[in-house]
Amino acid sequence: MGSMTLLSDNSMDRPGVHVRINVAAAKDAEEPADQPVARPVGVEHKRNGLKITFRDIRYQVVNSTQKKEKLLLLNGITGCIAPGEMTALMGASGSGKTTLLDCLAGRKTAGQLEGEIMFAGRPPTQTYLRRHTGYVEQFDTLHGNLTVREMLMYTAELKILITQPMSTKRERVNSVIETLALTTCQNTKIGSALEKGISGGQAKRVNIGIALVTSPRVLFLDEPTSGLDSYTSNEVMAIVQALTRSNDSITVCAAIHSPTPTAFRLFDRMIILLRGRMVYFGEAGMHAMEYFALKFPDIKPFDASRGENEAEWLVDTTTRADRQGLAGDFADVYEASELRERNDAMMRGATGVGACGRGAGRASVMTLGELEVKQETSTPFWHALKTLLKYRMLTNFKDPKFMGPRIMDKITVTILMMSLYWGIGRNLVLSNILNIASLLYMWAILPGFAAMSYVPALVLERPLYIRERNDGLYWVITYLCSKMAEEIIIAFFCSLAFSCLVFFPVGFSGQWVLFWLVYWCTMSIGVALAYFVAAMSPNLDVANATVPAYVGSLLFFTGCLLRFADIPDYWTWYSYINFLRYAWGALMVNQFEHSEPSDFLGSKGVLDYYSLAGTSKWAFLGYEFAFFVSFFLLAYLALSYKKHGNR
Ligand SMILES: Nc1ncnc2c1ncn2[C@@H]1O[C@H](COP(=O)(O)OP(=O)(O)OP(=O)(O)O)[C@@H](O)[C@H]1O
Repeated sequence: MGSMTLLSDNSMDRPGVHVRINVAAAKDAEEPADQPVARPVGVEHKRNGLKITFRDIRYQVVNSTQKKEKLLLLNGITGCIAPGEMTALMGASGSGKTTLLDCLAGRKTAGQLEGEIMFAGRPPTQTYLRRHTGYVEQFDTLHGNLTVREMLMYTAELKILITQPMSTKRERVNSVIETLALTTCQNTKIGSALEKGISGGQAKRVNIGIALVTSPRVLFLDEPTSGLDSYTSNEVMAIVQALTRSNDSITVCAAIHSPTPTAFRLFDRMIILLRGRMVYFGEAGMHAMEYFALKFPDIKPFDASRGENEAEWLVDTTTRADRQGLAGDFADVYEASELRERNDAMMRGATGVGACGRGAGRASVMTLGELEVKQETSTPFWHALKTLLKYRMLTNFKDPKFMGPRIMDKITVTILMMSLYWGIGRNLVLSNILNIASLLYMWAILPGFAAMSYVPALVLERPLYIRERNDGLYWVITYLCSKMAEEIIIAFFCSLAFSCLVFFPVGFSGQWVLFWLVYWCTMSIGVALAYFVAAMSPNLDVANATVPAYVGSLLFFTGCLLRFADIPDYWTWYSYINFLRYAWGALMVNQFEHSEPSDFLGSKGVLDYYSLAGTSKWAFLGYEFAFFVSFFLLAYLALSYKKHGNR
């Protein structure tokens, strides 16, 4: 047992790329059988990489442009990925690399997948994949407002078992920061496309760090070097390679389009795809070039003396073959090759922890405890909610760009109402009663209208939400509660302050507490409504158009613009399911129940004129609350079942 520093094999030719890995000997590193091992659930063990074997993978989807047609994106893919090795998925653009990676990682949400995929000889459950593998997406999905350290701690607190003490989580994050050379930027804000934070290379390493925080047995990476300069690409890949070489021997599989020559040499094994079929599976580097030179003598051979780059040569050669319509021939030649026979022989012994790859890694097995875990998240609801609020809500509350838009509109409206309507609440002459009713109408509808401002918060962070759900960080209900809490807490304080600043200066009658609660409740309905629409809508444009269209339609049915008695019979139902009607009705009853003139425009009073006589303001507030609960449930169902970004 101990700790040492490994220097990546290839780091010597690139000054500055030093990869530090903490190596601790694994207790169960070389378990011989592929049978699950009985260990108690919930106890963390030192774990090694798992061997992945896949046989005859076929994956087809409905063609997105021609719905009646099915497309076979992967056909007859057979191979294995060994622990302690880096396996590259290569091939021309559109050849199916990401598709295969997603199939292996259990991240496909659409289409039909056939064939056999085994992790250490056993079919993995979705829950197992969420909890024990890491997936680094091609595009960064990070919280721009958090620092690098906070982002990693946030993930650690959500993914590492709650039974582990905080000190263990901190140590794990420290180790990841050190391993990924993130020490210098650990306290820098991540930033976003519009607000500069850490660099692209650092962001990529943070993404890898997120996957590593829980010591996954398998790490999948989709285009880990895209958008990075060659030095940073090499650095990132050297770090990943060092993870496979450590005693953890994790299994690494990366879809990579055009690696730098240095990054290319870090791979041990390579799968090359063309039009969804395998055209090469074997050792990486010169072995692949030799294979193609032998099988296709007409191809211009690779010539290092001309300064050719191996990765580029392979991609160019296979892409040219694809363009010339030879993809099928390349795949057929591989099918009939002795390389394929050798691979098949290797595969026959590779289902368990037997030979696969060069056998450098120490294969481990799944434990019964790991397989028995049914819960997709590692931490309970209350802990995840607390963590989301601690990292996301508190950071947002300190951000003027988040708080400003949520407060400024209410300050503006409050100033307008105070200055325009000062003292009018006590004057009950006919013309003034109409002014009071209009002011209460505005007080009721404005928070409903403000609902559209909550839409972007959910739609824009959808990729982040999808990634975090795929990583098993929290339940849907946890996410929804944290987002609602964030807005409802702000709404609570805003409504409290602004209702005082309007109610007393204007001189309204009735109970201030109802005046305040109606405002707060309508704001909360607006949040839940916005989240429901945002969760249902395919993009921001649709959501932004839907909310005002819906709320706008409600304005006609509150009973103020058109009296309830004057609404045509065939439309009255819409008035009953209009939360703004109950908001305005409650405010009117509160204002006039004890101080209305006995005669008003030919009716027995103001409330009679507006068909509100005999109604209860508290019952109306209760109906409002029921609308809040309904929209909350609809938002929950939409977030749970409406799938966006099918892959
Ligand atoms: N639903 C679909 N309808 C039509 N074509 C689809 C569908 N889903 C995927 N494809 C196609 O499948 C092919 C494989 O996509 P995939 O993302 O796996 O390719 P890739 O090798 O990773 O490409 P790149 O290197 O450009 O990222 C692409 O040509 C893509 O356009």
